[in-house]
Formats: sequence, structure tokens, C-alpha cells
Amino acid sequence: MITVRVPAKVNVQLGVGGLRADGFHDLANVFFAVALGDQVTATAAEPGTGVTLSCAGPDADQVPLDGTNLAARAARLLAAHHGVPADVHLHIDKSIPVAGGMAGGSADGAAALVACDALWALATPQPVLLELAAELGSDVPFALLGGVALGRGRGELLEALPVSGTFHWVFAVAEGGLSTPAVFRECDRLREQAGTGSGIDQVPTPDPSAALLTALAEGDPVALAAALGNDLQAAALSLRPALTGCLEAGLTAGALAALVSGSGPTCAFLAKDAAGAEAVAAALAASGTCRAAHATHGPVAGAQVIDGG
Ligand SMILES: C[C@](O)(CO)[C@H](O)COP(=O)(O)OP(=O)(O)OC[C@H]1O[C@@H](n2ccc(N)nc2=O)[C@H](O)[C@@H]1O
Ligand SMILES: Nc1ncnc2c1ncn2[C@@H]1O[C@H](COP(=O)(O)OP(=O)(O)OP(=O)(O)O)[C@@H](O)[C@H]1O
Repeated sequence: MITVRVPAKVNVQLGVGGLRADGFHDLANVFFAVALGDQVTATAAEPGTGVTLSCAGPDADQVPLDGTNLAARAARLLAAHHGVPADVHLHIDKSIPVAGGMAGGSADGAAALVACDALWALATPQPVLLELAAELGSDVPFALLGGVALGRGRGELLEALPVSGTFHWVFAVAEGGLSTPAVFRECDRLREQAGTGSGIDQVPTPDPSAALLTALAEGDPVALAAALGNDLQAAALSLRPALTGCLEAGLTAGALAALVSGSGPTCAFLAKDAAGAEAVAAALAASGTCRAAHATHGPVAGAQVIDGG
């Protein structure tokens, strides 16, 4: 039995370029891994059983337990790559909000790759795991890497970034999720409506912000707060206007900055320190603008075996 811990992500910069012919957008995506995470346990199964799944946690009823689950797809992809049978039971201990913009499904996919690789003693080299991860989804490679990284292309071409110290975050979980493709479509629609166009020839491919990279490298939360940016935020707010109230509640409670996490609807708040994060989380929980609020920190490592007994 192998248990892997895997982090959720917040995008401290999500620069979205034009719509490509393949339906994806080129990004300048600065991923940041936070301690709020899932655990995936892989247990050996009888030959011919295939991949079976179970899930525990407050949102477990929203997690598909069929072959579409990213953890199951990851196990089958790894097995096919090595030509071994995909017989395994995967148990997901879920803390990451589902369809929340924190890459929860992607995290489970990355965790399943690492857990099955260890269970089946495959010793897959990291670059191969990263390639398999990219086949599963744009956010999956980062969940393997963790820390802070710049994702180019559709977010899968990663470069680790220097970072100092620990940053303190609060995540406000919304009622219900948002579909990632729907949020990208809304971003394109808003661009068309504004008359700028949404295609690859009309929207320049964004670059990472120099001020943001310096703030990360220097471990400066005030400077990071000033440099945070998410090009999907307007689209998420357009689809879910009530999120504005949540963002404002966190700022009123003393957060240094507030933004939508990735494609939303989870809202992320940067705090000055651990005590500041606890205070913002308590105020948000009492504000009635979200379902739950969690104080956490980062950066933390990517998917890692924590129990191999
Ligand atoms: C919003 C982010 O979470 C930011 O990290 C990611 O860009 C989304 O990553 P993801 O959920 O792993 O997305 P994927 O499973 O690869 O793609 C789902 C859908 O999102 C849209 N998509 C995704 C990534 C990207 N760079 N451009 C896109 O337009 C496409 O419609 C795609 O069909
Ligand atoms: N292991 C999984 N955990 C949660 N959802 C999963 C999983 N596997 C597949 N899904 C499906 O993926 C959908 C999106 O869930 P997920 O939690 O990954 O969203 P997200 O965090 O917004 O993704 P991202 O931030 O990568 O765009 C869910 O509604 C669910 O149907």
C-alpha cells in the first residue's frame, strides 16, 4: 500500500493569450503549491480487477468514481506506458474543493501516477512522468513538481522558479463549482464583446510579470499582493457575480490581496503572516459569502510518497 500527498495550486499570475486552433490558450501561468491537499492511497488488487476507486471527504459525493476520474485515468495511462496490467484500488482522501479552480482532479491524477509507479516498482524517470502528466491535463505536471513554477504553452511546459520563505493564504470555498472550459469560453466572449478579439493573432501571448517574480524570489508578501493577477477573474465573476462579495469580505478582514483562484470559484487571499491568515479565515467563515474558509501556506513540494508500508 502506498500513500501519496499532493498539493492544490493557486495561480499567482494567470496570463491568458489567444485561443489556439487546438482549443487551448497559451498561458503565462505562475503556479504556487499550497499545503491544502489531497492524499491518494494505492493498494494492490487481484489480477483482472482493473482500477477501482473510493473517495472520502466533505465533497466526496461530487467526485466521479468511474473511469473518467483523473486518478483512474492516470493509473491506466502509466500501466499502458509500461505494458503492465492496471490492477489497483485507489482511495482518494479529498480536501481540495471539487471544480474549484485549485486543480483538485489534476492533483489526484499526479498522485496516482506517483503512487502506482511506487506500488508497481516501475521507477519511471521524472521527465517521462511529466510527459504522461501533460497527456492527462494542463495542470497535472505542476502537481508533480510543486513549489512555484512558470507554466508556458497550455501550462504544461514548466520551469521551476526561485522563491524565499513561506507565504500565508486563505481559500474561500464557494457553493458549487465552475467548469474550466466554460470560464475560458467566457473569457473569449468578453474579449469579443470588448472588440479586442480572442484569437491567437489578436491577443499577444502574455509574459510573466517581473515584479511578481522578484516578490516571490524575495519572499515579500506585500510586493506579491501588488503583483497578483488573473486574466480569468473577469470571466469567473461574470459567470458568478456573487464572488465579488467574497473578495470584498476578505479585503475588509485585512487580507493584503484577493483574487479568484484559477478558473474559480474558490477565492484566494494573501495574508501578511499566519495569524493574519487565521483572522481572515475566521472573518470569511462568519461573513456568509462562502461555504468554508481555510488558512494554509506554501510553497510546498509536489506529489510525494508519505507512507509506503
Ligand atoms: C485554469 C487553469 O487551472 C490554470 O492553471 C488551467 O489552465 C486549466 O487546466 P486543466 O483543468 O488541467 O485543463 P485541461 O484539462 O488541460 O483543459 C480543459 C479545457 O480548458 C480549456 N483550456 C485549458 C488550458 C489552457 N491553457 N487553455 C484552455 O483553453 C480548454 O477548453 C480545455 O479543453
Ligand atoms: N479526482 C477527481 N477529483 C475531483 N474531480 C474530478 C476528479 N477526476 C475527475 N473529476 C472531474 O473533474 C471536474 C473538475 O474538477 P477539479 O476539482 O479538477 O476542478 P478544478 O480544480 O476547477 O480544475 P482546474 O483548476 O485544474 O481547472 C469535476 O467536476 C469532476 O467531474
